[in-house]
Amino acid sequence: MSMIEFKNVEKYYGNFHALKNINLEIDEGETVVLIGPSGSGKSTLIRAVNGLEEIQEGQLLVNGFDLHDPKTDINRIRKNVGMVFQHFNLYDNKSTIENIMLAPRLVLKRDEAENKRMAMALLEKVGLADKAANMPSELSGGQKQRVAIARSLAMQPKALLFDEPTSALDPEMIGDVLDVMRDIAKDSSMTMLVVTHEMSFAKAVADRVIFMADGQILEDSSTEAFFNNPTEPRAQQFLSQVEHH
Ligand SMILES: Nc1ncnc2c1ncn2[C@@H]1O[C@H](COP(=O)(O)OP(=O)(O)OP(=O)(O)O)[C@@H](O)[C@H]1O
Repeated sequence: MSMIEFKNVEKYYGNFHALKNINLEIDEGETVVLIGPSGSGKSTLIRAVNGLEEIQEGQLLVNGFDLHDPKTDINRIRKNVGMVFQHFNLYDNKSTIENIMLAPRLVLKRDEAENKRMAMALLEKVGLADKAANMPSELSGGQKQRVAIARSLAMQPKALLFDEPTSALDPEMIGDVLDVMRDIAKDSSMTMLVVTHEMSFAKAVADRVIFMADGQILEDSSTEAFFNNPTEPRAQQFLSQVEHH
């Protein structure tokens, strides 16, 4: 079953045409990496999936619900689709474990003892069991991002969206975050859509690679086909630039 489906989607910011005739289907359990030059529309596309950007035309089905239909309850979609941002977006005045427990408490009304048990298990999973009581300001960027990932997992989403999760991190912090993401991708029921410039992650973890430029999808291939034999000249050019970077 497809978890995310774009059908002839168009997005404008005023007169600027940011997404042009996007057609894309992502199945349940797939890990898809979205790459492309700066300004090509990657963030816009991924943010549309949980309703952070409105689309103007076409259909966008998430977990079977059409986001462009006014009857669709966006909060219901967001319960099932987590998002991890470049700048973590943690609540700075709440401890690590409180950051993780907040949404399940408020949105899912999860029992407090169970909520705490699950939050601790998630901290363990991301390697931060000893930081439960710390405030975000006491954590490194990489640790903050792992808390943000644990926080989205606490809602037990069907899909996770990652918008350049390692772009704001010091190079030595990136590996730990990518390891956690790789671990999540192993869960065959989790759907992941990841915007990243980390080509080694894409090669090792993605089932598919999507290449965007100028608001269009120019290539949508298996990871192996994309890296061995990109058909689109702009994708070839992009790869040679990032690989020599
Ligand atoms: N809120 C906005 N209002 C107007 N234009 C916008 C807005 N957000 C994005 N854009 C424009 O839409 C285009 C696509 O932006 P987007 O952030 O989706 O690109 P991107 O591929 O994610 O880029 P980057 O890799 O630099 O993050 C850019 O030209 C950008 O300037």
